[in-house]
Amino acid sequence: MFLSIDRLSHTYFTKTTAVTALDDVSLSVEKGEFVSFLGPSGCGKTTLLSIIAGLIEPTEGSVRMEGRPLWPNGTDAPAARRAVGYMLQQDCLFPWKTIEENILLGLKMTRTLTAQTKERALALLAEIGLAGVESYYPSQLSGGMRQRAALVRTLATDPKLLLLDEPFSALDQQTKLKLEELVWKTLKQYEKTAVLVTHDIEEAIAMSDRIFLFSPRPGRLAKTFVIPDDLRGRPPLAARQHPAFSALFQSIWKEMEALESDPSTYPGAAQ
Ligand SMILES: Nc1ncnc2c1ncn2[C@@H]1O[C@H](COP(=O)(O)OP(=O)(O)OP(=O)(O)O)[C@@H](O)[C@H]1O
Repeated sequence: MFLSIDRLSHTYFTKTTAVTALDDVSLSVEKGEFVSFLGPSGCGKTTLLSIIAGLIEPTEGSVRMEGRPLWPNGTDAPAARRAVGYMLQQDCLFPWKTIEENILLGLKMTRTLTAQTKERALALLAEIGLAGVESYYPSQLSGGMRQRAALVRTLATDPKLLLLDEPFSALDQQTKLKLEELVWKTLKQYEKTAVLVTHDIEEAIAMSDRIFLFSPRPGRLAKTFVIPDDLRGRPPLAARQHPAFSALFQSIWKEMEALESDPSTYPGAAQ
């Protein structure tokens, strides 16, 4: 198993409140798989992603990648975390740095910047249609171009696992569809394992091999949908046009409606 999450819970404590964001979540992801965490706002998707990224320490449970613990914290954890790349809704490019400087930043920070890794990053930039913008500043690019540059920066360090936190949600519809297509094809080409956080059912179906559906807060794993072969073998735009797409959309929609009206209906609900 590539990524395994076992009995993970997380509660945010403030001076006056305790908010349980995740409750007893267990799931696993195979190498090369693309999975989505789908669920309503506040169900703990970002919390779970941040835990996998090593940014938040869970209250309980463990996360392992290729058998090495990301949590609980241990001597192996920092090395394992360096193999995780994170892409967010905002491109998070530094405005005062050029695109080239931005995409090489991760390599510099991990001390892996060599002539070879630089060449690879610049080749990737060209592959995704951004050749010629190396000396531009982020403000000189469109939102979609900036997200593409952010993708190159994330992939430049050759992470084993990519965490994508709603990276398409700030884009207009046409740019979003194009970028979904590009990300899907690039990740397949490089055989990357990826976890996408989204509350967009269509996006989850179009991009994923499996969808983990979470209940409203506290986030619990309510149901896992395996995307049929007819859809998962196709790039997102082609998948969206396949007849099986709308049937799957309907069944996920119904499940989400049922969960929102009565979260206790999911199989693993606390008694
Ligand atoms: N730093 C924090 N302190 C206290 N509560 C928090 C903190 N971060 C998140 N929460 C709460 O934890 C719950 C889960 O938040 P989280 O951002 O993980 O959900 P989400 O599913 O990603 O939501 P969205 O889709 O809106 O981004 C929410 O109720 C949120 O208010």
